[in-house]
Amino acid sequence: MRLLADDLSARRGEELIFRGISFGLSSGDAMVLTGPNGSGKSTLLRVLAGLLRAETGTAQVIEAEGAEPRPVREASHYLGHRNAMKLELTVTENLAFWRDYIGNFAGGEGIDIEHAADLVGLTGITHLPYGYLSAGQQRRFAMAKLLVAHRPVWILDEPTAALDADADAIFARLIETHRAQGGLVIAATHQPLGLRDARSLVMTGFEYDELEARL
Ligand SMILES: Nc1ncnc2c1ncn2[C@@H]1O[C@H](COP(=O)(O)OP(=O)(O)OP(=O)(O)O)[C@@H](O)[C@H]1O
Repeated sequence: MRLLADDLSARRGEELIFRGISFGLSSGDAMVLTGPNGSGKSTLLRVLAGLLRAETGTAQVIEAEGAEPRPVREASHYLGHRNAMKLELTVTENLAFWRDYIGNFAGGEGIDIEHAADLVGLTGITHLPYGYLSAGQQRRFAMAKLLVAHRPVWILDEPTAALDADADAIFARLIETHRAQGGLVIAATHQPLGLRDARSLVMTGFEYDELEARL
């Protein structure tokens, strides 16, 4: 699989946040977005995931040589700052909702909810309401969402916020397994994620720089 981003720019309100972003990734690749607060990392991830409209440009995946390009959003999981789980539903109910709502992309299947819970180190508590869990446990189950439906592209915004060292290591392992199975990962982070051979995209927040220069 190839992922091609071509000449992306995006606006938030009146402000153009970035422009001219192009890159290509292949199966197994990881790319880490870094840059100061407000430089547009979350905005770019949301554009890739189809949650915000790009001002210009396209972001597409091509499954195999000669295949029709498809929007990245159809092939991706998005894990944002927030966990997007209902506090009053149980863990199982939340994960079942996301599994059914997101669905599998061609070429793979998600794993069983209990198995996903094991892999994030939280066996035996999926019957509890999500709201009963600690912040770290909630984040771990948000990671499990990536496993219950098969999507080859993982788009991750500050994925390890609220995680302890153990969970950091689990998450790094899940990402490496996903890559080894041909998946792609694009992550914004302020902390090292411990990813092997990750590419780097440094967001500069050019509008901000230009404004500063005029002051
Ligand atoms: N909903 C919104 N409406 C208008 N402007 C927004 C909105 N969300 C973000 N912005 C602006 O877009 C710019 C980029 O924000 P973004 O969240 O993409 O940055 P970031 O690099 O992810 O920052 P951080 O490191 O703090 O998470 C900022 O100037 C921010 O004020």
